[in-house]
Amino acid sequence: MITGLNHVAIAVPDLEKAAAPYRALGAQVSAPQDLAEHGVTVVFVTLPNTKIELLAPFGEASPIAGFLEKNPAGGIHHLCLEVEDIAAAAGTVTSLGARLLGDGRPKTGAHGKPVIFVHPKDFQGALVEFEQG
Ligand SMILES: CC[C@H](C(=O)O)C(=O)SCCNC(=O)CCNC(=O)[C@H](O)C(C)(C)COP(=O)(O)OP(=O)(O)OC[C@H]1O[C@@H](n2cnc3c(N)ncnc32)[C@H](O)[C@@H]1OP(=O)(O)O
Ligand SMILES: [Co+2]
Repeated sequence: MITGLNHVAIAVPDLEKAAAPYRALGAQVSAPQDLAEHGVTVVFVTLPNTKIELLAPFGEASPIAGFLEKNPAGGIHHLCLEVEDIAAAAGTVTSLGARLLGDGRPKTGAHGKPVIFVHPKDFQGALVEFEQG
């Protein structure tokens, strides 16, 4: 059901500053992408076997604002697991007692694919995102 690690996300106060070392190390760094529906601006650092998603708040009600208040210099925010079937994966974790975030239905993520988040308290303190591969 899990087909891979799509990305590790880092919430940052300054996207350009955050992207600079990855660019200096020769990684491919995307242009910033405003995701109004998700309340973030994202930059993807493409690596040979996964990606790093750099996240900054976008708009007033960003879901990462609280995280950055607690971690003003930034910090690792979530893991994104690629799954074959997002409904099946969501059903599996909810059957284990985990809570889905938002309205519990997949939304379209940064890659134009369905994504959903599981409450970090139900994944040993890690915020986990599923993206349908
Ligand atoms: C989908 C587009 C893009 C993509 O990849 O395609 C993205 O990834 S967008 C990423 C931004 N969107 C989201 O993160 C959506 C899901 N997240 C949320 O709904 C919130 O961030 C939430 C509910 C996880 C936390 O919100 P908030 O911090 O405002 O709430 P609390 O302060 O009440 O936190 C509750 C509890 O959880 C702990 N927490 C918060 N964030 C994290 C985290 N990233 N990792 C681990 N734990 C986290 C927080 O410390 C609280 O714990 P407590 O012990 O009660 O203090
Ligand atoms: Co993500």
